[in-house]
Amino acid sequence: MKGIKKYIIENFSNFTFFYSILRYRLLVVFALAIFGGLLDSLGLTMFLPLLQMADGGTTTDLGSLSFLTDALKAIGIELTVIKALVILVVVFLLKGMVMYFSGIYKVKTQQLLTKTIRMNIINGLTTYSFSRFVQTEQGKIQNIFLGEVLRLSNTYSNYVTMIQGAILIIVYMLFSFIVDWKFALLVCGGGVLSNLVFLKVNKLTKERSINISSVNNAFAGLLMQYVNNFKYLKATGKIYNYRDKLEKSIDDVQHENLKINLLINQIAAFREPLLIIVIALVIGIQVYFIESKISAIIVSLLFFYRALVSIVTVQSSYNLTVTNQGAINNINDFYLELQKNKETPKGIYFRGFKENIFFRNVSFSYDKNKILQDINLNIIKNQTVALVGESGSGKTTFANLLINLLKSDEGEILIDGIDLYSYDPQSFNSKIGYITQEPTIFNDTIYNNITFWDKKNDENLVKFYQVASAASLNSFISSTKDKEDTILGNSGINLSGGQRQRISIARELYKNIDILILDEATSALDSETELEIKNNLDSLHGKVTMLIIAHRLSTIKNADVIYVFKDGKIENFGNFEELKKKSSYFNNLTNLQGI
Ligand SMILES: Nc1ncnc2c1ncn2[C@@H]1O[C@H](COP(=O)(O)OP(=O)(O)OP(=O)(O)O)[C@@H](O)[C@H]1O
Repeated sequence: MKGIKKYIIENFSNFTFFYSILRYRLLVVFALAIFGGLLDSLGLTMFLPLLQMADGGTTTDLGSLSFLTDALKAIGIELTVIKALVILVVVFLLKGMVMYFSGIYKVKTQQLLTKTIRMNIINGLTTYSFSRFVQTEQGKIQNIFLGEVLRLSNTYSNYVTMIQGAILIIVYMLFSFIVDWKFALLVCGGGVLSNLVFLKVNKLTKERSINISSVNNAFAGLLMQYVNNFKYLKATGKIYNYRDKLEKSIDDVQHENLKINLLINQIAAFREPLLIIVIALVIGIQVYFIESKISAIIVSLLFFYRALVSIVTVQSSYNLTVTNQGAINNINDFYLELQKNKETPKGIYFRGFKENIFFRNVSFSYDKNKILQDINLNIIKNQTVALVGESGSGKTTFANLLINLLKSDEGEILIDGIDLYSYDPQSFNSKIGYITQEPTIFNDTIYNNITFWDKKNDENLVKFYQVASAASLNSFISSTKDKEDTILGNSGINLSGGQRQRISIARELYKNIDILILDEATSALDSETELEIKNNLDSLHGKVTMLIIAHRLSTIKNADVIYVFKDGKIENFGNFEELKKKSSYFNNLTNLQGI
């Protein structure tokens, strides 16, 4: 009983999940199955008078189904062999058409489902809070997009097949009850019994399915890191160790798949013998105990055979649905997580600031760990502000607060006197330029990298060359064969650090930003690149508001204000020369860097 209840709840939850996306379309899929089943049963019923007439009898009595002959008589059709044959053919032709349409409709709904889920996740990720994103397993996102959505699509297909099968069983049962109710009872008994045997195996399959999701997540995560860190792995010879890790992960995936397939095969192997036992019993009982008319037995058997095929279909598609159940859970959980941490567009549309961005007594904690404390910092329009300080002193966290990726716990961030959080986040962020330690380069042309796939027309091309010039990219572009159409190889692997930074600067300038944030590379750069970067920044000085998280002091010599961070607080501030006198930390740093 408990098993049956659970079976119903599970199927109902699948139904609500699919229904939430497909709505009435799901009902159309099932309605088509009912229609197909009715036509099929009607066609099969025509065998009864045919068999009776072929048996030498002239009667066209359909027993309990005589309402059919009555209906035919009412429209002036007296049943004869020929007419019964014609009706048989017409009905099965109609059924064929319904099945054809039903199959196409199913595929269409399947595609709609896949697209909607992918788009829901993409939309969910677009509005997902950054602080939650950094805690999410990256492999999970990848696996959900590629693996789990396909598994879910298969689940839908199997689920529909299962429900269609169940509908057909009901229709066949209904007709067989009308033809011979005792026989119908036997079929019911046989179906229920054989199903009970499979409930236990289905439960095991479902558990395995959840394991498959988690090993797939892990594999996708490892694979992503393998690709992202390819250069490092190759350079350090660690690629072989990593290959072993990948191999182990592949083995885990295969091991789980093998286990689930063993279960599926057990079911496939035992289902038929079990059902044949049921058939043999039913035929025996029909012939020896019930002594039904031979024509009724044959038609009953036809229904029974049909019902049996449907039972097999229901069982196997239920099993396959369960096999991929983990995917629905995985997608559902992730989707709920995205919804729970959604940032909704609200507030004043941000058009840019005129005077300043002011951090007043701002504090921020990760969990209970205070990372920034009582920060007072003013960024004046078109000035360059630099942050320096030891690693872990909170500079990047400060930038993340400014970019609105993290929210402050205390204090205020005022933009021309208005609280940052009263602005619509999307409009605010589209005015931010952000260049990370590893400038983002897409595998595409210089033009697309800078314009972010903006249409290539005269107006945009002029703008492109303007920003390219502002980012000192002109000579680089003209040195290439295809100019702005030059493809920047795999993540810009063939560009120098300075060139990559300039491409990123140009991209940010193209989008008409209000403030440019640069998180400088911490790794040692050669002096030529360092000079290049310094020139890049100096050329923007006074034209763009900049916040530079600096590791190389040479690049911020001209900054208007430099803030020294220490343990999440501002220890000192001033321009370069002032700080050399005021801050021993800063002075030591300049000496260490030979400035
Ligand atoms: N997602 C996070 N969860 C918890 N703690 C974090 C998280 N991100 C950063 N921290 C902690 O916050 C502190 C400040 O980090 P932050 O990256 O802001 O320092 P930083 O000055 O930019 O360092 P660096 O110069 O090395 O980039 C560090 O102690 C770091 O461990």
